[in-house]
Amino acid sequence: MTNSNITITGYETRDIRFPTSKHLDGSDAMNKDPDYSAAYVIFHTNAGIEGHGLTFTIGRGNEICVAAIKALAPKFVGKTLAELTVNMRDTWRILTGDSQLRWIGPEKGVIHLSTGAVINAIWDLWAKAEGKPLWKLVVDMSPEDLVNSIDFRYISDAITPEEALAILKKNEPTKAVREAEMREHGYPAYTTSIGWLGYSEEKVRELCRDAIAEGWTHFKQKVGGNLEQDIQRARLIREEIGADAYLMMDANQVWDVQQAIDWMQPLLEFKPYWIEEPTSPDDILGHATIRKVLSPHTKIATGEHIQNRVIFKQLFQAKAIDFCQIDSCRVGGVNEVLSILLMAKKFGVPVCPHSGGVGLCEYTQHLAILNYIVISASNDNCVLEFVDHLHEHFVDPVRMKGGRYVAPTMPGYSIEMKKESISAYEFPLGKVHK
Ligand SMILES: C[C@H](O)[C@@H](O)[C@@H](O)[C@H](O)C(=O)O
Ligand SMILES: [Mg+2]
Repeated sequence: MTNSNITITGYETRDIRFPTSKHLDGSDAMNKDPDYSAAYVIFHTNAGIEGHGLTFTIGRGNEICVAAIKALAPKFVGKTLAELTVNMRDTWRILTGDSQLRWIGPEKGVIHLSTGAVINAIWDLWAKAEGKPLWKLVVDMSPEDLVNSIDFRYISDAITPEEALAILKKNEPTKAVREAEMREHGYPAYTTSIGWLGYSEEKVRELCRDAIAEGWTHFKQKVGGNLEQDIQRARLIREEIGADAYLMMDANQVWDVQQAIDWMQPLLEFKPYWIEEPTSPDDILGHATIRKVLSPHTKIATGEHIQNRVIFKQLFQAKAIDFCQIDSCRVGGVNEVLSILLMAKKFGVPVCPHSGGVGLCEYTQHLAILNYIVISASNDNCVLEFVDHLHEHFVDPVRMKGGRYVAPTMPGYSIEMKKESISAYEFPLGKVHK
């Protein structure tokens, strides 16, 4: 069947919640009891294939994202896949350009998280129809088509379509080498699973030992709850992982600007590779100040709560961050991610996507791999986050080998959940919630 014969006949949404707060999995100084959740959408077609997408939340409020998906998804019903993919920027704008819905953003918050779910479901459908994993679909796009999937409004002062095209064209001749490398060796990763704030010291120690045995070399610790505890944890983790392994720290936005600078002083002894989300994600100049003071002792990373390409643009322009942590759902899906990857390339900022949650690893493995093959063309200092939760609920879960992601091969965006998992964890009536 050709894409012009594949028509979207309808959609359904699901509110899926996992009770991860029970064991404080995913806990940090700001988010003390997350229940990893997915506002989920499925597009049905006349061709038997489905497009799946989700946006990640941490529990309460997931129903608000589902409501926003219901406001957006009907816009694609009745359209053919060919119509939707001939120009992905126009398709993206069908969602972000609805003037009434735009008012409750624009391009931020719930409506934008939900835009991510809906547009990602179309990318999933497209990749399935082409019989390719999403990363390969993008890798095989012509530079022109890739640029045509991006909305340059608000960022053309930082990168023009012509500059984006030049980046892609320059990388074209060497693409195949990097693709072969990804297929053979996979993408390097770091683990956050050892360091959730709510875990006991014994548990952290045990998890570090397991991770070392599995071949991990990069570890992330949560900080920002209690300074004494942070110091003790850092000492413990360093004892286990040694002086040469990488240790990242993540404060999840709990500090004011000066407080971030002060709090980090005694932690610098433990050689944190980066401090993540030291303050409000909206505070571009605050990040720049923190970076100025803490450099070169540690680096600044942020992105999981950066709401769109405009804020990323300003973080780059203000030299406020050393690592760009794009999130696959927070910004408006693959299209907007591509624009941020291109800006990061232009500004020379390495991209280490935010991952974990539920489904984020499944999504971001594609983004990290395609970034390396077609955009960054360099893996200097880039590691993709890994969190070892909930992968068993996916039809095509991530596969890890020696601290690296194995490149996915199944067609689609790897985000389709098993039907049994959807019904068991659906809120509030799934059997897990009874
Ligand atoms: C509530 C979540 O688990 C966060 O702690 C998580 O996204 C974290 O910031 C991360 O970097 O993985
Ligand atoms: Mg984080």
